[in-house]
Amino acid sequence: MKVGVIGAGSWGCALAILLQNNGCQVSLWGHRREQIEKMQASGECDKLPGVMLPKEMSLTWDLSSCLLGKDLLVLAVPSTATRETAEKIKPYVEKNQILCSVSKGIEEDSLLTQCGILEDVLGKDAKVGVLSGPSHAEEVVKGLPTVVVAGSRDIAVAEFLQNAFMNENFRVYTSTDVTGIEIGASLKNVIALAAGMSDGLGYGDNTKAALITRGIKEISSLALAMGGLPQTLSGLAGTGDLIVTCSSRHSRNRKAGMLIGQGLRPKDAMDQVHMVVEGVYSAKAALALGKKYQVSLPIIEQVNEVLFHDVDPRLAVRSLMERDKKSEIA
Ligand SMILES: NC(=O)c1ccc[n+]([C@@H]2O[C@H](COP(=O)([O-])OP(=O)(O)OC[C@H]3O[C@@H](n4cnc5c(N)ncnc54)[C@H](O)[C@@H]3O)[C@@H](O)[C@H]2O)c1
Ligand SMILES: O=P(O)(O)OC[C@H](O)CO
Repeated sequence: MKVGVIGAGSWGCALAILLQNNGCQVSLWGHRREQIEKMQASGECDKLPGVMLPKEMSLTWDLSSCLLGKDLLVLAVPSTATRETAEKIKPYVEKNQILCSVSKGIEEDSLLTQCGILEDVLGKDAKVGVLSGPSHAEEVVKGLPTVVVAGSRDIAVAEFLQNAFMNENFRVYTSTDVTGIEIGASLKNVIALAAGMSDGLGYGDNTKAALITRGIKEISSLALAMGGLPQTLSGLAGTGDLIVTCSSRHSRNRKAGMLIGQGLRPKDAMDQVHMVVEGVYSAKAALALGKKYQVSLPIIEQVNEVLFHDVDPRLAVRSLMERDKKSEIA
């Protein structure tokens, strides 16, 4: 199988290595020539220091060579770059090519998920799927057992992705619930910012457990209102990814949240993380989706207050704790 991986960050590199080692012939594209030239010289992923790229894998900054003649295209750019990247690849996308989004985010203006953006740009007939779940690149490149879900409205596309990605260390389930997968994938990053803030404020494991529990309630409420399935939100792309992102030392969202909880301004926290912090870019869109579907998202609301209205994280927690009394099962 010939695969083009578009985006040479930590996730693009990790999946390119995985697919190459699965026996695919992989071409990895990065958008900055100097980044690719540095990786060609060093042989390693610049976002995953020490992780060596298979010599058989081709590295390029020339988009057409990464796209033409491929059976599968993997979109692994930051969510804020998905639309521009989809516009760039549009002239090259071939009729039966399968496109897999592995990015996590909601577009602020359109409120579209990643697959929604791809279909918006490439047309509803595009064979689009998504791969998501509890999957930190740092652990995937070490071959640590990881389990994810491949989704597409066309189950044949989901099964194609399952066959391409699955190996003895990387187990892939299939699903047709793209909405549930992508809402879970995007909103877990916003809740993880709150979890990180809790860590930065010095709060405890009880607090973290409460944020994860009430966080999946918020994510599920919105996803189900949008047509997602409960099984998806209690599954890998929902609860699974939320747990790993809220608790892992690898999480950029948790790390940025922690720095904010320790007093850094959001922009400074993001600069210090040196990698994409997707929760910041999806927070406003998540809130807008909550309003559109009339779903209450109190934690996400407070994350927006801290990120964009200079509310002290400690006051944000206080606001959540002092909300009106409610029943958990109402
Ligand atoms: N890293 C992980 O563990 C992981 C796991 C699952 C999903 N993801 C998702 O993968 C997506 C990619 O993130 P990442 O973790 O690889 O990011 P990263 O921070 O590791 O690297 C970002 C990469 O994007 C590139 N980039 C920046 N602007 C760009 C643009 N306009 N066009 C093309 N490329 C651009 C940068 O050069 C860099 O190589 C995100 O949506 C993320 O949520 C990441
Ligand atoms: O590092 P994060 O917070 O972007 O999370 C990476 C992956 O989405 C974990 O599944």
